[in-house]
Amino acid sequence: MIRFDKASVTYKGGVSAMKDLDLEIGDGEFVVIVGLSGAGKSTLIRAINGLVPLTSGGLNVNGHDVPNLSAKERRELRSEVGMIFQGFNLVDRTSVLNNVLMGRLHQVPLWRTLIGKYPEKDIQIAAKALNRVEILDRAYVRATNLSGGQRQRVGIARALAQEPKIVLADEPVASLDPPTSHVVMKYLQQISRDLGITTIVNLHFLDLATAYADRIIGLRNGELVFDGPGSEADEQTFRDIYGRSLTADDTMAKQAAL
Ligand SMILES: Nc1ncnc2c1ncn2[C@@H]1O[C@H](COP(=O)(O)OP(=O)(O)OP(=O)(O)O)[C@@H](O)[C@H]1O
Repeated sequence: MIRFDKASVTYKGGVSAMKDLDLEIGDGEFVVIVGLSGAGKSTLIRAINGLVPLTSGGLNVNGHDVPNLSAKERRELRSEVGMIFQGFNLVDRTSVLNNVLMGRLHQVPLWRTLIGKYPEKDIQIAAKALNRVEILDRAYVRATNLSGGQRQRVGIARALAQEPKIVLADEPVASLDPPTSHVVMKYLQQISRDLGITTIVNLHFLDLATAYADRIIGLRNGELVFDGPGSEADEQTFRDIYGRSLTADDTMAKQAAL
């Protein structure tokens, strides 16, 4: 379903953020990507929905030949890929429900969205998504009045309302405290399992990665240096990925104890 074939990304200025990547991710997998800051995690995620163009090589996502998309295919691809962001990217001054309905924008005629008249079917899809992350009771609250963890649950609901085949989450818990981070990771894992949505998450904390990932991909300087089950990744694995010994900052539990 997602296949990188000798894929490379070199940014203007010469930074090589992806080097000859060969990688296949199957339908419904829950994959966590780890690596030091600058290893190329965001580049990999953003390449999947065509936000970062490859410099060379191939990338196929859900049958879309990503380097050669027409404008129509690009819209199709984007509608199949839900994004979850570190900073949530909610519109604060509007309701939770309206934020989630934004996940339906690619399915609803523009005039309806402009006058706020979403079809009943779309409202039901949004409500179901909010229910799945157990925050339906806040549907009419302004997004600004939610806690960080609740905001990220709304971010997940918005991605779900898109009825995506793939969810990409770039450091989704970086702004959250440890208990809330676990809650958010559990929802992501549960949604992937229940709905068979392929989910790819960039994570900084290694203990979170091993706790939730079915598969861990380790990147170092734009290269794939580890690919294996979460259960097989131990401290030595992470030392190899990072190219240095681990510190308290690399583990959520240890950092929280400081
Ligand atoms: N738009 C850009 N233009 C130039 N260089 C970039 C751009 N985006 C990323 N880079 C560089 O590419 C490399 C990989 O960046 P990327 O953001 O993919 O890494 P990352 O592993 O996600 O890091 P972080 O955890 O800090 O976000 C870095 O050296 C970064 O400085």
